[in-house]
Amino acid sequence: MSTPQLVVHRDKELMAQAAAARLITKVVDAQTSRGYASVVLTGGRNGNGVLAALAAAPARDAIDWSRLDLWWGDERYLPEGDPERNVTQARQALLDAVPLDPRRVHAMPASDGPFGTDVEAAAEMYAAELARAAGPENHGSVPTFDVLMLGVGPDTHVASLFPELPAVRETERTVVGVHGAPKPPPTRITLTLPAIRSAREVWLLAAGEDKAQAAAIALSGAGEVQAPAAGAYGRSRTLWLLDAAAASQLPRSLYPPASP
Ligand SMILES: O=C(O)[C@H](O)[C@@H](O)[C@H](O)[C@H](O)COP(=O)(O)O
Repeated sequence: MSTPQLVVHRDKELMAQAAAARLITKVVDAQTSRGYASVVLTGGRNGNGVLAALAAAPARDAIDWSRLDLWWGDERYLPEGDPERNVTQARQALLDAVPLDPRRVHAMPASDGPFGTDVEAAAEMYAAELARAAGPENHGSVPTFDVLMLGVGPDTHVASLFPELPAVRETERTVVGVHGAPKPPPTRITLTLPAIRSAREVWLLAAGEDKAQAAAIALSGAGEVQAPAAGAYGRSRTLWLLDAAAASQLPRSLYPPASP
């Protein structure tokens, strides 16, 4: 378990730009040392803000897009192409603008696909896809993601792991279906905490006043069932990327501001 590191930027725009720059460097380093990189995307405004900043970044194409594996931390269980799907929003923000290898873009199943309303079967398919991509070092469950990004909800949820719901309590499976999510739509697919924790680095994105209480709760030693963001950590690094508004309820001793 890696102790959370915090970086606080002046505002959400700068946080997104700085996170995008950080992601470029991380991906280029992984591709240089291992030949490819593996990144897990998140939905939400902060997550899509990072993707949009990456699309606009001058150094964007230092990344070899053909050797980048993209996965999702969660997905809203809606029909293919629905504007509310995380993959739809990621395509609009970045993916349609860069030459990815479509075989390496691993979107989660849609509700009008082969599984229909059986979101558990859809989740099992994604778990099997992850297992096929896993290396021996992962005990055959999920690949070693270089970076797994997570937006943080005002209730401290990450991915579609909501406080007190069954999915956050899952300790064996890597992907599960979610019913009755408090953030619409109610039916979702999500990685579980064991899957999230297999990542080398977990980056939690929290910008905006509405995230200040969630950041303070998650970073104050709260339990992962009550505050799922508190259970999201990487094997070698856990990084909270905040703006000043989201950090406003944190003790200043927790972080030196990165941006004046
Ligand atoms: O499917 C989703 O909605 C996201 O994966 C979710 O986990 C999101 O990241 C948080 O709710 C934060 O969303 P905002 O950045 O929009 O506040």
